[in-house]
Amino acid sequence: MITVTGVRKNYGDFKALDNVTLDIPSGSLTALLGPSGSGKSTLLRSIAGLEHPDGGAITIGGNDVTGVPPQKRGIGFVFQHYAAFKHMTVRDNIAFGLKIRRRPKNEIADRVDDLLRIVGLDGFQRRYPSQLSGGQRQRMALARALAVDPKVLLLDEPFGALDAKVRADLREWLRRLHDEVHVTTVLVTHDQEEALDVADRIAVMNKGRIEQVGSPDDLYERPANEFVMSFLGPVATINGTMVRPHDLHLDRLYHPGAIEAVVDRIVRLGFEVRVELVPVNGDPRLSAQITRGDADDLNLVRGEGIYVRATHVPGGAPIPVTNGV
Ligand SMILES: Nc1ncnc2c1ncn2[C@@H]1O[C@H](COP(=O)(O)OP(=O)(O)OP(=O)(O)O)[C@@H](O)[C@H]1O
Repeated sequence: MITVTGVRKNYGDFKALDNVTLDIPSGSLTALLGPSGSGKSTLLRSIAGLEHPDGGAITIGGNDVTGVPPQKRGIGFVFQHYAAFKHMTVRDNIAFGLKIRRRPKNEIADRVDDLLRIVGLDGFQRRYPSQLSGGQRQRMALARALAVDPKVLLLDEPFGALDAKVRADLREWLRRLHDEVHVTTVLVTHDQEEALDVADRIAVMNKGRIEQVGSPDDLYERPANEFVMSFLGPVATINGTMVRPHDLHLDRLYHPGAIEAVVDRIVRLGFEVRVELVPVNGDPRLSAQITRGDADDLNLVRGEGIYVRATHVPGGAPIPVTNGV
């Protein structure tokens, strides 16, 4: 368990961390999610001991580490741009931390073999970092961080520099890796999809503060405020209430709670269809996300009027669909 209690960090007048309190359960994969500049990296670096908070306390596994240097905190750290030793093979890069700890040779060999398998780099051990893809290099970085059996793994946008497809593959891989090694992991990301996909707990940060902590479902379904609601996914506002675009229902018949809107645009995105609507009462335009089947049944035509209502309001009572598609 990591506890962060009342941690503050100022840069001049600027509050990078404004009285942050957060518990990170043992064995969890917790994401620190927030926009650029919200303080995620500062918090992660404070846990690592690379940053010195102006106030507050941090414990790791029950020990107060506030004054403890990074190398004595039992952490592994992986950055977005990982600095591998270029002149060393993959094997030697992974073995590095064990060698400087003077572990016996056979123990190092066994551990490195194990890690090569865990991170899926079997067969790459004699390559040099320059002969790896970006994704393979980050997996090597993770293996190196894991080699010394850290109590905590801290990842600062580890897949940030990679393209979308590789990122998605590595997220899935990280999830499986975590299921196998169970090391308490804290992942910094500004990508809500990444956080929802990979983490079992998410702390949403904004302006140096924690807005909400919870499971992906908690945050998505029961956001504590507008910031969390809009940061976690697309939002449409209907009758003054924020809802998810897939919770909007289109109907040719009026039902209580519905508003009338004009179909302005129909965008087919594979299985989904996005319908952009202009409410006739002058409310801001909104986007509904419906299935292709529903769109076909409705036979929507641009410029026609349709009724829109929310079937589910986050944190509130769902409005049942009783009729129509
Ligand atoms: N050494 C520093 N000196 C001055 N200001 C800093 C320093 N380090 C960070 N900051 C400021 O503190 C704020 C928080 O930075 P931090 O890197 O923690 O944000 P972040 O949420 O990780 O953002 P990003 O996703 O862009 O990395 C930013 O506004 C940043 O400019």
